[in-house]
Amino acid sequence: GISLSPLIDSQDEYQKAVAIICGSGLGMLADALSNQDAFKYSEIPGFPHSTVQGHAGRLVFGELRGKTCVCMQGRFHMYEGHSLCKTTFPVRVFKLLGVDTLIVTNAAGSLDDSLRPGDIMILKDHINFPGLCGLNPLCGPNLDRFGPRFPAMSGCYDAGLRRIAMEIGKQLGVAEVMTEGVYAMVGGPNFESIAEARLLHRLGVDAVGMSTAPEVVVATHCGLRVFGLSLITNKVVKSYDDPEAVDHEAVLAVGRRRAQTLQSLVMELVARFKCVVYFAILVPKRDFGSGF
Ligand SMILES: O=P(O)(O)O[C@H]1O[C@H](CO)[C@@H](O)[C@H]1O
Ligand SMILES: Nc1nc2[nH]cnc2c(=O)[nH]1
Repeated sequence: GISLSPLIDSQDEYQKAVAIICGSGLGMLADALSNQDAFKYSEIPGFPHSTVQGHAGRLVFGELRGKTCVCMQGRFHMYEGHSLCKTTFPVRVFKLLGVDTLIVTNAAGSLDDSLRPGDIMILKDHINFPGLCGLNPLCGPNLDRFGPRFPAMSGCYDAGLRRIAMEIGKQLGVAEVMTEGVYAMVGGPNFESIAEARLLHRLGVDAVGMSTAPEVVVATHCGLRVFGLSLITNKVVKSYDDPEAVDHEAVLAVGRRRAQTLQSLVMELVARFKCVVYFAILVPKRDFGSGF
């Protein structure tokens, strides 16, 4: 398994690692890790539990193309009843473990007609609707050890990684199903009404889901480099004449169909990172934020 070393205050002695958060039905990304050590969330102090189908609820440590990697097989959503501090708690754990790059993935519905189920959208930017209304994981006293009170969010999706991902898409022969776009987070758990879908479309949203933005906000706050991708699992119904209605099982089915492509894309991306040998065992000495 993975070698573990005790956490010390300065992490400079450690090379850096990569963390992956798997979206709905995308837990198979963790299968790509070799030398796995896996922990159920229920075994980890302070971790919430996964309640959503398609989110196994395991933290998997391992290696990906020789790089040290930790993978959340299942994420936490606001609609599960967790505070945003809880949903993003793992991101700060990753920071303390010595992670420097976070890969976030999600299942999302498309507003843009050119994005079809099975397509992969690289996140260029996001609209954090709950955040715009004050539901932000950074609310409360700022923890200066992680980052500044007023972090910038321009450039939160690393331009270099986006470019490399598109190059890899070409190499893998999947460039025609890959594009860049804007993801919007809504609270859920219901899917959009038609009027809501039309509103999102008018606002310039390409794909919509119920996650990711808070994780990216917390990651950016603490200086992690972020790469995000949405697997488009359905079209969001925008017409009153359209008889289609999305359901979660259909969302998961598209994940199974695209498993191989997503694994290859993430593996090739990680293969290009400069990182990593050891993880530190986490010894929390201070609190991680308000709201637990
Ligand atoms: O964002 P992820 O976790 O991929 O899941 C997406 O899929 C679920 C709906 O099918 C919602 O939880 C939505 O956010
Ligand atoms: N809000 C939202 N989340 C999703 N997750 C997967 N598909 C969808 C969708 O159509 N809408």
